[in-house]
Amino acid sequence: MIKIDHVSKTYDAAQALTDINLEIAEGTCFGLVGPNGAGKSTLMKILAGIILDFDGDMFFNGHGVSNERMFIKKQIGYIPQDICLEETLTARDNLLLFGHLYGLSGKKLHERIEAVLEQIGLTNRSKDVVLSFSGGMKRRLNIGCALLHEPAVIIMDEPTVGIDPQSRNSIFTIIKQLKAAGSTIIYSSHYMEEVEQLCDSVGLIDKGRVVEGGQMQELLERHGKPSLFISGDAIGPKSLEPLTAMKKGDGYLVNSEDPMATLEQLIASLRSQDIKPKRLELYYPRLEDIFFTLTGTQLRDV
Ligand SMILES: Nc1ncnc2c1ncn2[C@@H]1O[C@H](COP(=O)(O)OP(=O)(O)OP(=O)(O)O)[C@@H](O)[C@H]1O
Repeated sequence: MIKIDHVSKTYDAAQALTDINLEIAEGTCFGLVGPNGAGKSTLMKILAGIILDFDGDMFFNGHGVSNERMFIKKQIGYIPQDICLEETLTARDNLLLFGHLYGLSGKKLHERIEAVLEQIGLTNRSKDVVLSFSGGMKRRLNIGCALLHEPAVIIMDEPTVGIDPQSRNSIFTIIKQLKAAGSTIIYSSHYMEEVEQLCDSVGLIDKGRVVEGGQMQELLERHGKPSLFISGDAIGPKSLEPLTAMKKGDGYLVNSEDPMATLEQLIASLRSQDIKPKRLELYYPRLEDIFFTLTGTQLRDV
């Protein structure tokens, strides 16, 4: 179990984190979600033992980061947001370099390099220099470098930013395999669908504070009151009056305390206007909607 205990962090004048308290169960995937500048990277760097000056503490199975940093570091694989590779070297030589940094050598290191190359799908490109790699391949190699020492906890800071869908899927596969093998994964992202798909529990973070958190399913159910979604050519605030609605994608979400009653009212109103909607359905809020409701902040394009 990882326990983040009253953690705060200030950079010069800027308060990046304020009194963060979270618990992450062993062998689960935890999603840290928030817009740019929310404090995700700062929290991950503290977890990874990179930022040392912070208030509060973090515990890995009872061992505190403040007092037992080196012991904990050995159990962590940290994958930074910015790709950290030596581009003029081959994939294999990058893995060699990182393996040495993690204190591996000899037969063990070579076995781990082969296993990791297989895991990240780069065995057949292992002798090519990183300069020739696509963004997705670099991301995969960046992940591989942090897996060589078989860490129990893997911290991934936005590992799917700026890559193609195929590479994104292959990173999802790597994460699922790591989880199946018993690793604890801490994963930050501002792509809500990814987090919903991959993570067992989640912490929503905004302006350095946790605004909501818990088991994914439980959280979705807790905020799960449905509303009505409607779309179509003639659908707009005017045709929906006296109901009020909020734009969502190519349609509108209609505010309602009682969606079934509103549905009847809406159908009658649309009939009288001779309007046929393209889509009309109950809409259950997703993580992204919950975040917006709690903070007023959109996670995309911020
Ligand atoms: N080295 C630093 N010096 C000063 N301020 C910093 C530093 N690193 C981060 N900050 C500030 O701390 C706050 C949190 O930043 P952080 O990078 O942790 O957020 P984030 O959620 O990871 O954002 P992003 O998704 O853009 O990486 C921001 O206001 C940021 O400007």
